[in-house]
Amino acid sequence: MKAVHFGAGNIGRGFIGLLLSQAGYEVCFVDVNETFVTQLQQRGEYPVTLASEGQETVIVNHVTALNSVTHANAVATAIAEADLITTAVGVSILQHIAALVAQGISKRVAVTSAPLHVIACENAIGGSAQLKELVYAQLDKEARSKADISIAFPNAAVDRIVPLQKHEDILKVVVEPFYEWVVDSSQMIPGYKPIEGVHYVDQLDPYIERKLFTVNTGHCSAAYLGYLRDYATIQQAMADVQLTALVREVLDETGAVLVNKHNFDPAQHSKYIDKILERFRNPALTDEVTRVGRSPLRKLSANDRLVSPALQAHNSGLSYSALARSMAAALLFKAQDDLEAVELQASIADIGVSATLTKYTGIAPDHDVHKAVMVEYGKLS
Ligand SMILES: NC(=O)C1=CN([C@@H]2O[C@H](COP(=O)(O)OP(=O)(O)OC[C@H]3O[C@@H](n4cnc5c(N)ncnc54)[C@H](O)[C@@H]3O)[C@@H](O)[C@H]2O)C=CC1
Ligand SMILES: O=P(O)(O)OC[C@H]1O[C@](O)(CO)[C@@H](O)[C@@H]1O
Repeated sequence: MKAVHFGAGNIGRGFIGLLLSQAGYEVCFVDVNETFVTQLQQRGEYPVTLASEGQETVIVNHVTALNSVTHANAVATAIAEADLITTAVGVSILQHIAALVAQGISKRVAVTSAPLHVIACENAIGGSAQLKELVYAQLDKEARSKADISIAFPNAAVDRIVPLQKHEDILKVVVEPFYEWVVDSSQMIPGYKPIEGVHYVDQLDPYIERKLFTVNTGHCSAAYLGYLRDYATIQQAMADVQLTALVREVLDETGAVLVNKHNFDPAQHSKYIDKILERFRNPALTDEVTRVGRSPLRKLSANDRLVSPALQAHNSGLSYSALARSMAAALLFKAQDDLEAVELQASIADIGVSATLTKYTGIAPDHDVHKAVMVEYGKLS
């Protein structure tokens, strides 16, 4: 079985590539990073080490790579011949790979109607659906109707903490032991062969919302609040009892939304939160607050981990003040190497906090959530 995976970065190598290789796939990574591409081509394998007491290392083999710019035709051919396409490039990069995916799909449907699944493994609700829309916009009518029959884009939720990697071996990845890859089986082509290690569910919404509004809401809250307290890493931030209590407050708010909406058992959900907080603390990881807080504009967007649960809480008459505090802290994130943080701060300097908040979250100035964020912003700054 052959898989083409876009993004040979942390999640690509440390999670999706590892799982696919273990499940018996030959994995062809596609990336713009020429060093990754050359190294993967030359070595055909790389090590993944678990951030646990035992520090076990697994060698991921049967892998190769192509450059999405200089090997574009070969990528299209690989897509035409693959059994599976996956991505972990960042949701905002999907628009840049869509043309190449479309080129591969056009080539494929011209010669075969063999089924193909395209799964975006990004931190976003409806990631594969977003990719499908971008790809379909580049297919002609005939390719589109053929793709309708043989190609599916099931949405997915992916969870594994993989920090920035700083090793002598550029391909090595250290990952937390925990992982969860959930795929919407209702969007798959009937008769599909399950990938070992993937959890298939017929309703993804509860899983993706639970993951995004707990792991990601909690993690970015720790990052933004930690940044304001001058902590360099999430582990340092989570050693601050007061800060951890603030993160817990946020997760109690998103927890109330999730329990209310998806009928989760409150006691079980509380245990899920405890486990997530424990994962953030993992002493075998060093995870910089600037990585976890990266791309604040994406994290402040309407469908993402802060605004969506806050608006849902507001609509259900639940508390959202801790979420408002995290949003305010996000507005104060000034990491200089982060292009979105730079844009955010430039906007605040240019049009002010209130207009910036509306511009990036879509929340009108007279909305209760907007007012709550402004109050918290005043307190934090
Ligand atoms: N790192 C983590 O702990 C987790 C990350 N995610 C999600 O996984 C996705 C990837 O995140 P990371 O692996 O951390 O990022 P990363 O930055 O380590 O990897 C992204 C890779 O995509 C490549 N890329 C960029 N533009 C490209 C293009 N046009 N064509 C092909 N490759 C391209 C980059 O060169 C890089 O190797 C994101 O959506 C993130 O939200 C999800 C769960 C956990
Ligand atoms: O690009 P994003 O959304 O910050 O993704 C990374 C996040 O996803 C997670 O891996 C959780 O699965 C966290 O490590 C991190 O907060």
